[in-house]
Amino acid sequence: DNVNNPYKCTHPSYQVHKVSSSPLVIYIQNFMTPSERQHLRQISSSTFRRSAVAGNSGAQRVGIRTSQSTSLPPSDPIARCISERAISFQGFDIHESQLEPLQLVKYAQTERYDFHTDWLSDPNYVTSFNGGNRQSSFFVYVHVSNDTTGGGTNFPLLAAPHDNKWCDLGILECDELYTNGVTFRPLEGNAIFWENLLPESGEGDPRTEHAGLPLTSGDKMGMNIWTRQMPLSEEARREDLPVDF
Ligand SMILES: O=C(O)CCC(=O)C(=O)O
Ligand SMILES: [Fe+2]
Repeated sequence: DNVNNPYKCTHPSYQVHKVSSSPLVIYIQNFMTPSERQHLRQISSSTFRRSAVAGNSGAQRVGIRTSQSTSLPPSDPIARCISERAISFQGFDIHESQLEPLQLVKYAQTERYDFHTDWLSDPNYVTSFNGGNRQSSFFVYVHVSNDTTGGGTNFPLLAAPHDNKWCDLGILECDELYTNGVTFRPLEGNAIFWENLLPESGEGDPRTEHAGLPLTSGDKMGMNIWTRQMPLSEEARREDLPVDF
């Protein structure tokens, strides 16, 4: 960014396709532009560390995630622009303060994130300090190398949509003969959005279980955009919390 070419937040005309009504899952093509993705890779190149996992028994669960994570400074203009997009997508009713700092996660060959939910089951983490639970998730594919194989995002409990278009567009993994829920292939710039909590009770929806499948070759970077039920306290947004917290 310089004086002659100041950055201005504009939004790409993304395309949306409903995957499931219950739980609500929406696939979004072109959610993030190539220049945004490049910027995110640049500013994060030296800040990654081994991903943490929030859970009842941290030590036991930490092995299920072998990726590296970093959160973005909320003041970054591109992070702000993407946050604005995520709010507008959800119908504007969400306040900025309900978003966790945007999180990048990257995987090298063999790395993965085993089955989990993004909503937190441990009441110790579901506090008003932290804005309650995670109401919704976006997972955006920020970078996928040309030689990437594997590394899809699998939702074992979702019913796959039937139309061949999902396969023809390369969005879904359609090679597997057995039913294995839905596996999204990592496609740069595209995103999956879903709601984590049951509408009536606000309890975590077990059907949103998912995994980042192991990369068999190449590398992959994604972004998590998590919206909490309530505003996170200023401290919680400022604090250098464990990245998956
Ligand atoms: O890597 C993926 O495809 C999914 C990652 C994920 O579920 C997470 O970071 O919570
Ligand atoms: Fe997840």
